[in-house]
Amino acid sequence: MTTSNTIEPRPFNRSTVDVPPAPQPRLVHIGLGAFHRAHQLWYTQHSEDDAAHPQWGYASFSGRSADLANALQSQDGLYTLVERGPDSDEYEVINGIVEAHPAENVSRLWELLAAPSTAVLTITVTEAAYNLGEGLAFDAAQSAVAADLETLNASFADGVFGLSEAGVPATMAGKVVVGLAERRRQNAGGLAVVSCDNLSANDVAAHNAIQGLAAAVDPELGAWVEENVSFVATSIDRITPRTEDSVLADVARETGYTDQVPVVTEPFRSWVLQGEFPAGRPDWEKAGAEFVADIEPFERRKLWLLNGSHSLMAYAGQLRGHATVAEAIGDPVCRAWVEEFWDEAAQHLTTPGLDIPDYRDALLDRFSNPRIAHNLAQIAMDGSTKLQMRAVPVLKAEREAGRPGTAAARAIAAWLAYLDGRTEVSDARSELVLEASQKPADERVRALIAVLDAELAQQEDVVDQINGLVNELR
Ligand SMILES: NC(=O)c1ccc[n+]([C@@H]2O[C@H](COP(=O)([O-])OP(=O)(O)OC[C@H]3O[C@@H](n4cnc5c(N)ncnc54)[C@H](O)[C@@H]3O)[C@@H](O)[C@H]2O)c1
Ligand SMILES: O=P(O)(O)OC[C@@H](O)[C@@H](O)[C@H](O)[C@H](O)CO
Repeated sequence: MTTSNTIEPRPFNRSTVDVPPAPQPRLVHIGLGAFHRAHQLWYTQHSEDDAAHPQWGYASFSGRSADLANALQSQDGLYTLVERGPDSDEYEVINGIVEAHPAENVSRLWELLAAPSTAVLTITVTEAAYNLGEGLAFDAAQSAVAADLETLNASFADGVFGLSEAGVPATMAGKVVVGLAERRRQNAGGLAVVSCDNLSANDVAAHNAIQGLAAAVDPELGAWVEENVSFVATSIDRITPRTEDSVLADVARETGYTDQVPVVTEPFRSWVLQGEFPAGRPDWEKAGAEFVADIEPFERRKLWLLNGSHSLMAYAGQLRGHATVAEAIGDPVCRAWVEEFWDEAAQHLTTPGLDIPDYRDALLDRFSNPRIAHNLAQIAMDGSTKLQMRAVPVLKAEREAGRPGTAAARAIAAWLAYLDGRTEVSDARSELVLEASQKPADERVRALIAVLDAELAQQEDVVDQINGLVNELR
C-alpha cells in the first residue's frame, strides 16, 4: 500500500485500495473481534502461495454485537493491521475477510457450514461462552445450554432444523449444531473445528460443547459429528488489546485511508496446532504455524506463563494503581510477583524444547512494550473462568509437590482483593461470583475459592493461605 500524507483521507474499500481479488470463503469464523483479525487472518494471508491470487477467504461472524461486522462490510471486509513495536509501527491491509456478518445472520452461517467448499471453522468467543461444567464436561443444566436445547428440540425433525416459533439457538454451540446437521443432510463431508480461545484443551472444550449438544438433540447427529468433525487443539498467541480511538487517526495519517476498524497488535505471533483437517486447510506453516504431535506442554507454557501472569497483574496491578500491563510490569513489586509465579510454574514445565528462560525473557520484553496499551481492566474480565486455567493448576501442582505455591495463591488472592466491595463485576458467572463475594467475612474467602475449584476450597491450609495473602494485598 502506498503511504501518503493527504489532508483528506480517502474511503477504504476494494474499489479504492489496490488489493488482490477476494478469495472464495472456505474458512468460517465465529467471534469476529480483534484477535481473529490479528491472528488467524494474518496467518492465512501470509500462507498463500500466490499473494496476487489468494485461495482462502474467511466468512466471519460476530458472536454477539453487529457493529464491527457492519463496519467491515462497509469496507468490503478490508481493515488495517497495525503491528506496534516498541519503537515504530508497520501497517498492512488484510484482504482475507470476504464476508463479515452480524451474529444474527444464522441462515448464512448454516449455508456456509453445510457447503462442501467450507473446510475449517475457527472460533474465538471467549472462554466463558463454551458454557461447560466442571472438567470441561457438557452441562445441559447451564441456563444458556438448557435454553438452546429447548429451542433445538422444538425445531428438529428427522435430522432437519426447521425455523419454528421457538426461534434460533443463541449459543455458539447451538448455532454450529444446526449448521453441522445441515452439512450431514447435504452429505458435504467432514470439516475441522479449531478453537482459538485461551482455554486449556480447547479442542476438548469445543468438542464437548458442540458434540455434546448435538448428541443431546439427536444421538445420530452426535455420532455423525464424532465420526466426521475433527476438533483441533491450538495454542494461540499474539497480544491484541482493544483498539483505542487514537489509532484511527494514526492509520489515516500514515496510510491516507479512513479505516473505521483497524486493529493494533504486537509484532510477536505464535500458533501451535495439533489435529486433523478432513477437508483441507491453508498452508499455515508457511507463515510460521507449527503442527505438533503433543500440544499440551506448549499450551501450558502459554496459558500459565503469559496468561497466568496477565491475570495476576490484572488484579494486583489495578490494586496498586496501574492501568496497563506495561505499567504493572514496570512496578518492581508486581514484577517480583510475576517472576515468583513464573518460578513456580516453571517447576512443572520441564518438557525438553520449551526453552523457558528464553520464553520468560521474551515475555518481559513483550509486556514492557510501552506503545501497546493493554488495559488491565480488559484482562480482568471473566476472572472466575480464566483463573481456573491460569492459576489453579499451578497452585495444585505446587502443593502436590509439597510446596506452598505462594505466588499462584497470590494470583487468586489478588482476584479476591480486587472483588472486595464490588457490587458489579464483568464476568459471565457474575451472579455466582457476587453471591460468594458478598458473604460474611468468615465465609467469603472459602466461597470465592469454591467458585474456582471445589476441592481447593475444602483445604483449610489453602483457605488460610489465601486469606493471609488477601490481607497483605489490601
Ligand atoms: N486479544 C488477545 O490478545 C487474544 C490472544 C489469544 C487468544 N485470544 C482469545 O480470543 C478471544 C477473543 O478476544 P478478542 O480480543 O478478539 O475479543 P473481542 O472482544 O474483540 O471479540 C470477542 C468476540 O467474541 C464474541 N463473544 C463474546 N462473548 C460471547 C458469548 N458469550 N457468546 C458468543 N460470542 C461471544 C464477541 O461477540 C466478539 O465477536 C479471547 O477471549 C481469547 O480467548 C485473544
Ligand atoms: O483474551 P483473554 O480475555 O482470554 O485474556 C486476556 C489476555 O491474557 C490475553 O488476551 C493475552 O493477551 C493473549 O492470550 C496473548 O496471546
